[in-house]
Amino acid sequence: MTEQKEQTKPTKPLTLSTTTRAGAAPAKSAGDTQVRQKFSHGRTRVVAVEVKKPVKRPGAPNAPAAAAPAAAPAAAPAAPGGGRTLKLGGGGATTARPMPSRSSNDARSGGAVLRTLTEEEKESRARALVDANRDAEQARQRAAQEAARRAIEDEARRKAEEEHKKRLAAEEARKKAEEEVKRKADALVQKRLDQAATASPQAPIARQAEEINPGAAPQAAAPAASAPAAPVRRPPGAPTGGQSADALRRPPMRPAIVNKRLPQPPGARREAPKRRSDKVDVGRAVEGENDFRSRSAAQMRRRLERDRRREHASEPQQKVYREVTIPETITVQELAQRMSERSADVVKTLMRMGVMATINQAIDPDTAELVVTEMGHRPKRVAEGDVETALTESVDAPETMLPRPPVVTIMGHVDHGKTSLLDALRATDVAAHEAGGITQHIGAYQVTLPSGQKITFLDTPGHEAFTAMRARGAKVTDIVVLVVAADDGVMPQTKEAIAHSKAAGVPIIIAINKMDKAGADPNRVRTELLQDEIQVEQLGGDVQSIEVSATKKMNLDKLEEAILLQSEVLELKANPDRAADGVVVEAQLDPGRGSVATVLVQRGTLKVGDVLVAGAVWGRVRRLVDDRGNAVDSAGPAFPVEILGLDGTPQAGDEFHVMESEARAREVADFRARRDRQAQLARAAGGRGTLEEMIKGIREGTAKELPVLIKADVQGSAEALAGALTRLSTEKVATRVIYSGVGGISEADITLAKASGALIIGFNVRANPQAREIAKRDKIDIRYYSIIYKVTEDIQQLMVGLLDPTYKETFLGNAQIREVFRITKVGNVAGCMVTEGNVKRGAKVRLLRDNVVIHEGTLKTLRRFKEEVREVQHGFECGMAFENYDDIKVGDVIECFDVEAVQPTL
Ligand SMILES: Nc1nc2c(ncn2[C@@H]2O[C@H](COP(=O)(O)OP(=O)(O)OP(=O)(O)O)[C@@H](O)[C@H]2O)c(=O)[nH]1
Repeated sequence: MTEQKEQTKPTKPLTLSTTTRAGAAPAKSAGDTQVRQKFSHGRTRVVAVEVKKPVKRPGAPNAPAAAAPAAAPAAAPAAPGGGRTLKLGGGGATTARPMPSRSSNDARSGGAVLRTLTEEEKESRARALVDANRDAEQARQRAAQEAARRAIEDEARRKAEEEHKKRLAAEEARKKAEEEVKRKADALVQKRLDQAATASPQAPIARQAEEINPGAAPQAAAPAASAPAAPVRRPPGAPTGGQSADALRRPPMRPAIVNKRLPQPPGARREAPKRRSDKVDVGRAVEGENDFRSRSAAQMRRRLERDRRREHASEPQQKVYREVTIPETITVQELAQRMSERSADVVKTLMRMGVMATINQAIDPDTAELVVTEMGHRPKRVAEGDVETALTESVDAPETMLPRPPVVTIMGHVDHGKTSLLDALRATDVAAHEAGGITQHIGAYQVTLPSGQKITFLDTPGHEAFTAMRARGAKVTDIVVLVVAADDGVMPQTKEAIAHSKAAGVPIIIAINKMDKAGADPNRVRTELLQDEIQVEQLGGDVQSIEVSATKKMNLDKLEEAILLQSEVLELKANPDRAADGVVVEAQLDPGRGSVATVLVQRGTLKVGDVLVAGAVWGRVRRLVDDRGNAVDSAGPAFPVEILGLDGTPQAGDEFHVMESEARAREVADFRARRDRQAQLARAAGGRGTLEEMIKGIREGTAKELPVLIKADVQGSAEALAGALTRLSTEKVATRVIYSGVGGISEADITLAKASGALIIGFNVRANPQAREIAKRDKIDIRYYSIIYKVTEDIQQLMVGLLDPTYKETFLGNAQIREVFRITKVGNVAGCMVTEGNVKRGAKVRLLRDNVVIHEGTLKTLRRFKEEVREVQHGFECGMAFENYDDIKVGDVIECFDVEAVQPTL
């Protein structure tokens, strides 16, 4: 445009030709020149101008433009594109423009004259100029458009990048927020599940809901504040103002849940209340949905159980290997339960091991151990006796111990006045009712002294047969009062009582009785006691001795004082405030009252209603009766009482324990019953004495046994009989008591006697009709007695009858073999010379070779000169042959002897 203006200036005729082509290089040819082109805004450009020769037109051969190219001072710039060169006239076709000064000068100096352009040329040049201008303008516009387009694109790209960065940041923030919420929600859910698992069914659900919800609302607000780009769950139809394009593009994560706390837009469609889901999820925790208050505990439990089952169902079953306790006997079913295996699998395992057993069948512990190992578990063998362990382990604290009465046992030789003394002490005459004049029942009594102090007495009889019971009595006894008759002195059973007392570590008080008698000599008694290392106070020792008379009730108070003094030294104490335990002193089957046990409480207090186990029986205490026959509610330490309510008759000497439950008592009683039964079976199978004794008896073939089964009216009698019969045993023949018990003779007793080949002794009891019938059928001998020494007499005779007659050997003579004859159908016959005594036909013979017995038998034949003879005397020859024996040699000696039977003695 500027150029157009310049061109139109009348004072400045155009002499240059221009080109709009950018990048045109200046011409280097000799004829080229450079001109500066001016543009708007002061921009300039240097262009090269090439001078061309004038164009010759047809019909104008002398055209000056073509004839004087060098004279033309102005040259049009080279046109790289078209290469067209223009020469412009000063005034165009209509206006005669003066030539530029330089051109004028050149023209003047050179003499070249520019010719005037023709109209055609002018027109052509003008057209070319217009074209050039138009092209330049178009190029410039295109460049401007291109630049604008690029700028727009750059701007768009920059904006896109910014948006992308923003989106990434927003996404990151949203993720962080969600993770945080999820973590908190999971923690809360876990906490709630744990509480639900441990809480009682009545656990307040509202509390559980509180634990879930308070954290949920702030958690929901936090991501919204920190991450604006995070998707906000809104109800359908709610305004979405503020939602970014990213948020819109993002796929929905989960169905939106209506938040009751969020403001509902007017007209927003309320969703129909959904069926309440009990699933605790992150969404609910985030949204703070609080519907736990209405959820029941049962529902929670069901859900937990369901989840647990699902877990277990999805997981592969992991086998749990257990430590399996194996008692001495166990049924297949019980073993399966302890291993948590199916009973059928255990039976199969047993079958593979070659053991055929049903699930109710008991198997021995070795087999059970193999099964347990086979099934991959760890066996643990325990003795059944472990069930008893806890019974004896408890120890009372010292502060709980209170003083208790002493327990005194009266011991002494038979008829030295034990019962009379006790009678005198408690003013009760028991001796008059005793069968056979012998005390056969162990009684326990408590005496209250005028001072209020109490002494408990155990009355043990003095007969030798009762030694075993007396020994047991010493175990529960604090003090032994040894009764020695002043007129009789120390006797064998006195010595035995001393030995038992010492063995039990029980202090002794000597009661020198029958001081009223004429021949009473207490000093002799004291002196005799020294032989048994009993040194009384009068002789400088520490054993108290009191001179008393039971019948005259003399010095009984002194005896009681001595007992109390001794008990003070012993500091006898027990804890009365605990479950009772103690010892059964006596037990019997009372026809009217059932099993009655006299017990001595040692610790604690026994009460009516207590469950106790005594030996192999158990029961609930129905009634307690004291020694005077009065019913009492409880019995403290050292108090003897009769117990009613046991399911059987325990053994005298059994310990009793009050148990926490019937089940526990039954368990212990069952174990003991099994143990006793096994022990009895073992005894019935021949277990008696030491192993050495048994082997010796078998080897010698001399041991004889008389199996006996004893049934008595009371335990004391049964024990006494068993002891008495056992004492009858000698080296030659022994009595073996396979069972001793209380009660009538039953079918079970007959069965046991038959299995053992035993004799049944009924002491003050009879067999029931059925038992009598079976005994008759099976030829079992039942003998009834009411006096112990009658039993011992009879048994002694039976034992003698059992003995084989002994045989006495008598030497007859020797014969030496001089020759051996081989006789067909007879065998070897020895030609002998009787060298000593004589030989008899039918006598026993031994064959001695080098003084060694190589055969013992009988003679088959005894001949002299082919004649059978009865006897051959010393110095004569004879022929002898052995029964079933031929190995005889010359030089052997035949010893001949007689054997005679001898009447046996015990
Ligand atoms: N003179 C006299 N006789 C007595 C005295 N004490 C006991 N007797 C008599 O001695 C005899 C035996 O008395 P028991 O009390 O039965 O003697 P025990 O030691 O209990 O006898 P067993 O029960 O058989 O062991 C009876 O006849 C009593 O009368 C006493 O102090 N003086």
